[in-house]
Amino acid sequence: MLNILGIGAGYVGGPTMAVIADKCPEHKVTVVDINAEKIAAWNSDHLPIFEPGLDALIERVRGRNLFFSTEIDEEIRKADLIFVSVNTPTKTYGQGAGLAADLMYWEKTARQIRANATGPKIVIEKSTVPVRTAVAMERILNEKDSPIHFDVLSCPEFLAEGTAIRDLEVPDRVLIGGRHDTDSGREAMKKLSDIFRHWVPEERIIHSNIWSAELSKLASNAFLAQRVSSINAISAICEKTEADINEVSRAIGLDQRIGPHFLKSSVGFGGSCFKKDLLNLVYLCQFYGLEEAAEYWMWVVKFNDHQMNRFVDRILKKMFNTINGKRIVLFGFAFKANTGDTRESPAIYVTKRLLEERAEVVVTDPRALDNARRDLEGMPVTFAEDPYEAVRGAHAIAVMTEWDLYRDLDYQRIYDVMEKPAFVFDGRNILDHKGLYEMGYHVFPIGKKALSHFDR
Ligand SMILES: NC(=O)C1=CN([C@@H]2O[C@H](COP(=O)(O)OP(=O)(O)OC[C@H]3O[C@@H](n4cnc5c(N)ncnc54)[C@H](O)[C@@H]3O)[C@@H](O)[C@H]2O)C=CC1
Ligand SMILES: O=C(O)[C@H]1O[C@H](OP(=O)(O)OP(=O)(O)OC[C@H]2O[C@@H](n3ccc(=O)[nH]c3=O)[C@H](O)[C@@H]2O)[C@H](O)[C@@H](O)[C@@H]1O
Repeated sequence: MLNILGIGAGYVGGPTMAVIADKCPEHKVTVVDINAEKIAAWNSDHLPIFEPGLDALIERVRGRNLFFSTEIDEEIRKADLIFVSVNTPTKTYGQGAGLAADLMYWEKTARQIRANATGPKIVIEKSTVPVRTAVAMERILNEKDSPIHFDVLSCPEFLAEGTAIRDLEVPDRVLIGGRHDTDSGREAMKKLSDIFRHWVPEERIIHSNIWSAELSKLASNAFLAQRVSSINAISAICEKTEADINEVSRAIGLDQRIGPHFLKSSVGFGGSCFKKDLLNLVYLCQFYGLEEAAEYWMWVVKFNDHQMNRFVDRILKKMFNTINGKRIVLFGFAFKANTGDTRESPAIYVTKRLLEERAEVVVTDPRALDNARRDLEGMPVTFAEDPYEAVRGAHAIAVMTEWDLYRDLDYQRIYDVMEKPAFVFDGRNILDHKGLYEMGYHVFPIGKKALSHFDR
């Protein structure tokens, strides 16, 4: 039996360690966090995050071989392997502010591990970190007076929220970066691979040097975000030319070299990581004097900001250049469907801009209202659980999140209680635009021809 410890009980640490516990019943898995409230929630019936399949998984393994605790020092002493999934946000102060990753939590954890360890340990980077962070980890952990040896591995996490459990159970690949040039490095990589071998096919467990593993994670998110910005840049041309973004996505996605995924045009990408990791990559490029590479990746972020702005500009323009006092309902606040997470959600940005124009903003979302209330604290915004309540007297609906729920609403019933002319701005292209138009709505999708009765 191994004692496996997860430090950081967030969106990554919680689900990842739960799946390891589920698949490796002979090992004991403990998850610790400095946030006692979060740990209490993990030990209760109201888990701190929503993720499809997570409740059932926790029910199955909690108390069997998965435990949540705040006893960080004690659990470090007992652990053989330590997965570190603490947050690595964008730095807000000092050198690199607004770009670089803040490794404060990471370093604190490293020092805490060193202070409490009484025997050798394998420390695994799960958090997304700048390439070469492991050097700093190794230096802190193995400083020269320390009699204890630590092996540092990089095992970046590729799960996406909303599909986290499936992504963890059936991963495209598990990437393990380590030191092939030392016996203990090779042994550490084998130990970690043995854990994943419980359920991941051998050919999907791939090995690399530590730096490649660290950089692959940043590169992977940068490529994904770049695809969204690329398709959104094409959506802007579609709106000018009557080309249809869905038809274009389908046509280009059928090319096997391009592939069909991640080609959905939207109001913009959100989530805690894409922007943070892109900015981190930009900072690294600048650090190494690669100005053109830095600029290249910066444009992915800039275009995303532009896409969100384009969305609001269009609302303003189509609603006769004033939305002062007009009731605009946001359908969805989460950064994507099937999660309650609102970090960096385009809805936050859109809300702020609508408020600047003095619109009356109403927010509804099936899972993210608590987070939305926190994000918009102090702002004059109304929150509504029930979308039918939210739309009463509204001038416009703006679809921000692609929840299935919004596809299936009774739009005739909604039309009847809205102010006229009634506008729909579909930031996710999920609604039946033609059907809405026929009911009387003026419909403005992304990257498609507008369906407005004024144009007849
Ligand atoms: N959210 C996601 O979908 C993904 C996130 N990542 C990366 O994983 C890392 C964690 O992300 P999330 O889980 O989303 O963050 P999170 O903010 O949900 O969770 C991080 C947790 O670490 C805890 N923590 C911070 N310092 C600590 C310390 N010294 N000791 C114990 N606990 C400590 C915090 O209290 C928090 O609960 C980040 O580097 C992120 O870039 C990677 C893949 C997916
Ligand atoms: O490092 C991370 O945090 C994770 O970031 C993303 O996962 P996540 O942010 O949870 O969600 P995605 O499905 O990637 O969506 C990100 C954003 O892009 C948007 N998006 C995605 C796909 C698409 O075609 N169009 C589009 O606008 C989504 O709506 C969302 O706002 C990556 O997909 C994960 O592999 C990675 O582990």
